[in-house]
Amino acid sequence: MSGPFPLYDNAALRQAEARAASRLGDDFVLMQRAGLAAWHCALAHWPQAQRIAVACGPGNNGGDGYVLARHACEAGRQVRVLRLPGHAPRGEIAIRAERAYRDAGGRVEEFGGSIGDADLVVDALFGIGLTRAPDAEAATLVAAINNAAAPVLALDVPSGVDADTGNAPGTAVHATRTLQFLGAHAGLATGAALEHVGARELAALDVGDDVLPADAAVAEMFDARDLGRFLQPRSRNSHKGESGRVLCVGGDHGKGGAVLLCAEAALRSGAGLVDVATRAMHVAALLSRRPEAMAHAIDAAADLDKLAEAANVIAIGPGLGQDAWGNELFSAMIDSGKPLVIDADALNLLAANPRKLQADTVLTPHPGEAARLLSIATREVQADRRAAALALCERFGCVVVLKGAGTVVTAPGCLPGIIDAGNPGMAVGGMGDVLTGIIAALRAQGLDAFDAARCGALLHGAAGDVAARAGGERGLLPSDLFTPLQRLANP
Ligand SMILES: NC(=O)C1=CN([C@@H]2O[C@H](COP(=O)(O)OP(=O)(O)OC[C@H]3O[C@@H](n4cnc5c(N)ncnc54)[C@H](O)[C@@H]3O)[C@@H](O)[C@H]2O)[C@H](O)CC1
Ligand SMILES: [K+]
Repeated sequence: MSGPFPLYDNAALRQAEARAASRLGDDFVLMQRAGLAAWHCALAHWPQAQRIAVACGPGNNGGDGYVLARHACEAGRQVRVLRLPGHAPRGEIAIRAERAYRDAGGRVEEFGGSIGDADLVVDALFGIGLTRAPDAEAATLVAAINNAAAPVLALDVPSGVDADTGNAPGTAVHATRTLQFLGAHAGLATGAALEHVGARELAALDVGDDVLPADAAVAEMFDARDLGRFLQPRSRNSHKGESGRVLCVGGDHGKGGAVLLCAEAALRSGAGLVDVATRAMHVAALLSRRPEAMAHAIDAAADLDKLAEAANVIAIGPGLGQDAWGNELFSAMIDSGKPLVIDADALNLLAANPRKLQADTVLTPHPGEAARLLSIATREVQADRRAAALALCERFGCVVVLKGAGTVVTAPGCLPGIIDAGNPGMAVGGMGDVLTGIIAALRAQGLDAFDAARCGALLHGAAGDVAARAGGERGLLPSDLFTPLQRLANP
């Protein structure tokens, strides 16, 4: 998939399905195309699979499964369709699909507790019709699919995952690969779904681009190949004044590491000059030998005035703490009129005194900070990350980067961006400080707040992926991102 890739919700896909079916004159044709595309996908990735088990649900997702099973039968594979009692096809076209499978000599077995021997398992239990956590019986079939020794091809959605939100309210299939139909699901790009979806693929079903218009998208997904959309090569006669000046405010006593990471990341992302306002004294010693970055001992907000005036962008929060010192600096900076990137402790201070912010402010909460900013539980944020990011954008009137698996970036009146980069190795302290520095540096170089946030999150995730490929996810350190970051920031 080359991005930015449009992502859709169930409502848009249902409408597209109806348009396609009326254009084709028969909605069975659409199911046949889906099932055939699924069979071609199985052949492409598992050509040697002889024993194929297809778990079929009662709806049209199951119908897709019967179509695949028929093609597999006709291709001479040993096919078994497994289904739960009471899960005989309910809709007219799924019934036709089952009949065609049986007419081709296919067998349907009632699920007896295990998948049995299979070289490939096809998950055709639930698609976008899932309305709740799979009930007890369905959960046993999902568990059996997950315990099977064979790879799993999920049709449209890994069963048990909500395709709109990415939430897995109960047990859900862990797919090796998921073949989506018509349009890519917004819910499969973020949150818990990333544990279940495996490799994502899309079968467009040849119904014409107008069936699913771009403006029906609810989000768009970016990956590392999209960096060039945001980053232009540096002009030959540029000088440090044009590369922007970033002020990093943070580093209370003993918390200098966070603001140092933020400053280094800003430099590696192209900022021309970085000032660090801190009272962690070792920071001054560390920066004293670097003309491109200067440390300033700050006791009170008044000490910041000149630095804030000289800065193009202010990043505030890394190691700031929530004591009187941090509070005083935060209150001063939030009314500075300068473009702000607000992270970490500064987000917690904001949560204590919520207010609308300048539209070009960028907030960079992780799910826990987002929960505090919305006064909800973290699990509610994670249950629908796109909705949470939109709610934060609405509440604070500015750009929001909701970090986590499948970072979501929202801006007032804009289509949310979802970042297809990053890895679990980045869930360590300090990674957020690096992201803050990257976004601040991109703002300082002239990107607008939304572009700086999307490009910054993309650079951050992509640098983390390069570092993880080199040294592994476990043990990944924020400083490991700096070299790949510099390379990726120069497309
Ligand atoms: N989008 C397209 O172009 C195409 C979509 N197709 C496939 O159709 C499914 C959606 O089918 P639908 O019949 O609406 O629902 P499902 O098959 O996903 O769900 C089946 C059925 O299951 C029941 N159910 C829901 N939740 C639960 C639960 N937790 N436990 C038990 N039972 C549950 C409910 O009655 C549902 O109706 C889409 O994903 C595609 O795979 C077309 O076939 C091809 C083109
Ligand atoms: K499925």
